[in-house]
Amino acid sequence: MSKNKLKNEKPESKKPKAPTPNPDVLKKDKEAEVKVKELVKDERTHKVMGVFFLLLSVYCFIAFTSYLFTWEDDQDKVFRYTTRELLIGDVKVDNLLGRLGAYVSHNFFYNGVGIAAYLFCYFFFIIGVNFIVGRRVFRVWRNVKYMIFGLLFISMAMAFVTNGADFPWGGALGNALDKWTSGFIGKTGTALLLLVAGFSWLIWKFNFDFKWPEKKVKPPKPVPVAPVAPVTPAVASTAVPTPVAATPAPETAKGNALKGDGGVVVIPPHEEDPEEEIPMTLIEKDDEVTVIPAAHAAYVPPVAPPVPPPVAAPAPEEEEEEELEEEEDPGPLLYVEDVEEELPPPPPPKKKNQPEEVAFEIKETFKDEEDEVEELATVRPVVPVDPYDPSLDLRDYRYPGLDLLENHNADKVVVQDTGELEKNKNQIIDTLKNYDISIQKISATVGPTVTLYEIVPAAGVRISRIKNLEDDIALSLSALGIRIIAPIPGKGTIGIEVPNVKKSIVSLKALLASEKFQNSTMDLPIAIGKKIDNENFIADLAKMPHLLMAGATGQGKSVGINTLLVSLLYKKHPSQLKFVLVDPKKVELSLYKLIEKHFLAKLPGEEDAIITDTKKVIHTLNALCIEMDLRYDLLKEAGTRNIREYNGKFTQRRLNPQKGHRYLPFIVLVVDEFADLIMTAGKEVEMPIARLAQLARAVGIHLIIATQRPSVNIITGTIKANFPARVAFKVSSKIDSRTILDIGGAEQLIGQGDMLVSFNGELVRLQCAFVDTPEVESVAEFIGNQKGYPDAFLLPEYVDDKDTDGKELSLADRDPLFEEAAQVIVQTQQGSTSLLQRRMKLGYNRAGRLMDQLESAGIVGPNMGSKARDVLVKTDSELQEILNDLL
Ligand SMILES: Nc1ncnc2c1ncn2[C@@H]1O[C@H](COP(=O)(O)OP(=O)(O)OP(=O)(O)O)[C@@H](O)[C@H]1O
Repeated sequence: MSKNKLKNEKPESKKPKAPTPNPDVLKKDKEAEVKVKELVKDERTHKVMGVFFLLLSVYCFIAFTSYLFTWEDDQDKVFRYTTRELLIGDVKVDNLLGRLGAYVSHNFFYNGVGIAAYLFCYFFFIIGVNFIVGRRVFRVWRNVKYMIFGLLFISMAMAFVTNGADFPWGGALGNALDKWTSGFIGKTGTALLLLVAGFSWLIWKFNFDFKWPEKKVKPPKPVPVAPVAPVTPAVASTAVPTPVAATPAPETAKGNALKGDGGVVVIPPHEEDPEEEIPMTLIEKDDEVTVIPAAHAAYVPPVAPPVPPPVAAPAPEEEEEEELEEEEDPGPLLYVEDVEEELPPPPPPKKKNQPEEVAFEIKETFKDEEDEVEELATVRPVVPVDPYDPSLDLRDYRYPGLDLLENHNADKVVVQDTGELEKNKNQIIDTLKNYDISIQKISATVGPTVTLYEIVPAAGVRISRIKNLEDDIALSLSALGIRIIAPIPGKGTIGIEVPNVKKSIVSLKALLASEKFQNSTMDLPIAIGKKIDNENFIADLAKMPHLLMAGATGQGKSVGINTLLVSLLYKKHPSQLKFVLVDPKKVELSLYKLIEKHFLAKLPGEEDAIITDTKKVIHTLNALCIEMDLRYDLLKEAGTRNIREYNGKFTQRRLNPQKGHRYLPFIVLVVDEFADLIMTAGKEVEMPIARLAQLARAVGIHLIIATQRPSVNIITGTIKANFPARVAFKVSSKIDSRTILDIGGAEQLIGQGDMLVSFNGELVRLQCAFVDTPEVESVAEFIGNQKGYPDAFLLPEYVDDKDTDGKELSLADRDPLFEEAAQVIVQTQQGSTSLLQRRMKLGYNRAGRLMDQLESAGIVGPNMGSKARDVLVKTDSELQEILNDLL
């Protein structure tokens, strides 16, 4: 009863109600804004702009070209008359495009950049094309850079070359530049400067190969085999130059024999240049030169038979490829099949300005001892395909900034009263003295909420005696929440934690701003709080791999969950992470609704992504189990052991999406009130949770389960065994603390985010980072206002057997895929559920249900355990009859 009251009161206390706005006023403003925005975004507006720029380009081109022939006559007129007269007056000009043509050309040529004015035609043209096509066919900024260079260079060069000519070849800009440069570095200097600039541009653009005639290579003398005898893999890959130089003639001969196929190995002439530090070897392949360390020179690249270039990656035409870039469209998903022993893929078409693109994989092989000069390794080129970037779907996504979070005065250092520290210290010493316990040393570390007094007892004092004095020390310090750690693991001291009179808030903002968090490379970094020594506690949820949270009501659990969720939102892109939020209290996680299309996952057909209904929770948990099973299948097929390896392979395009492979985002399931669920659904919730907790870590599904009541019937042995990382806020009894942490202590915490974390076999006291509801709201709003996916991430469908059990198999109850499934089974004559799963891309439950329906329709026989069912219908026509009867 009181719980319900609390639940209902909470949202109101957290969110002050805003005054009701006048709907008319708001609507008008919004509408106007929307219309302008829509107009700007409208495809047709872009096309109109495109046509305008293209015509502008053509207009300028005609005007400029006409100007080349008419400038002498027109210039006079343009000079003589004012702009106004040119516009309104009746002046006759020769330019094909009339007075405006003459005027514009004169200004571009004479007052501007001379013949380089044609660059503007080109520029207007590319802008026009970009607008009309509706995407960035040409890169505007790159062209702007080229244009600026071109305008300066061409105008100056023309002015320099045509010095004194009547026609304004270089325009006013060229003349000014030429004049200044010639005065500054002289005529010859200017000529050299122009040559340098011109050549630099050409080299930059075309990256010519300047080849020096190569030295003739002396065929190496055959050397006795002895020195290379026992070669180990390590030796093979780090071979020093000497054995390489000793590579006998057959090797080189073999290398040369490869020339026709595009590969030559040149052995560096070590005898000639003994000083050379790192001998390098050139491998030439179809005009490409790659330098590899001479240690590998002994390895002859195997010659791959010519393979046509992959269809998915057509060879780009060099020049066009530079200009025509399909930036908006991430492009078809290229992939390279993971073929371990198959022929190496062909070398990629290489851009001239990327000389080092061919990567080499070195594979070591071993031959007969007598044949030491044989290949020690094979070097095969690997296709460098652009890695797949899952974030491209939301490429403009901006991560929330720290400005959305509050400091909560956390930057103000709360100075602890030294008098208080001294007083506590003396109290501790005196209390211990009363029990004849003397100490050698005492020191204090002031944390955000508690101060740790560390004592080193005198020799011979039994630790258990101090431990037993917990209550007495608490009494003498007249403070609640004293905790004695005897001994502090790894320190050899005894710790007494005493709450501070003045507590400081640890703001989440400070934690997220910390270098540790900013630079973290963890998969799922969560900023939890600060330790007593003020060190930030940032952990990887992926390694935990699940988190169990308990704490009596009002002690900071909800804040804790928000802290975890917000930290993940600050580090992850929507393509990398999805949350499944279960909130039986209905109000705690509702704020996250705003990020549904970015970060939330839900069941197909569900309206709300945040699950509040127990029945839907069961469905969702089972759907997660199906997702887990599907992910395991994918991992198995890909030959990978965990999500990291799998996604790695997928982004390298080594997995074929057409075979069902996809980029797997991490999924974090958050259950805000686990006790509620267990009370209402018991085993139905416990089983899938336990299954997920046991198995899901490798496939990137992680659980955060929170509960107010950490009693044994809620946190059962099965659950506990699979949640090695546990967090306890203040709980009401020692028993509760034991249930959650396997040790007492959580009952002595002081609340308000004071917590104990049991992780990696250590128990750490932390002050949980604080993030307030309005902050969470602004982060969620910031994300929610950005472009998201069309819908939340869809979990696999789960159909509850109980919903269909015992019912007659009427048409309405039959699965819509019934007919299709029947056809698959009859055509393949295999009564196998997994076949249906694979062929029809179904979850296990749905395929099983279909199979049961096929059984009741008499198409397959009964379940035979692990064996496939008998198929009772042999032909399509027989099946058709049955289907007709069922109608
Ligand atoms: N880390 C923290 N730092 C400072 N104050 C905190 C912290 N965590 C919680 N508090 C304070 O405690 C109050 C209650 O916290 P919270 O709402 O998280 O409790 P709860 O355990 O979720 O309660 P319930 O189970 O009833 O939802 C907060 O409103 C806040 O004032």
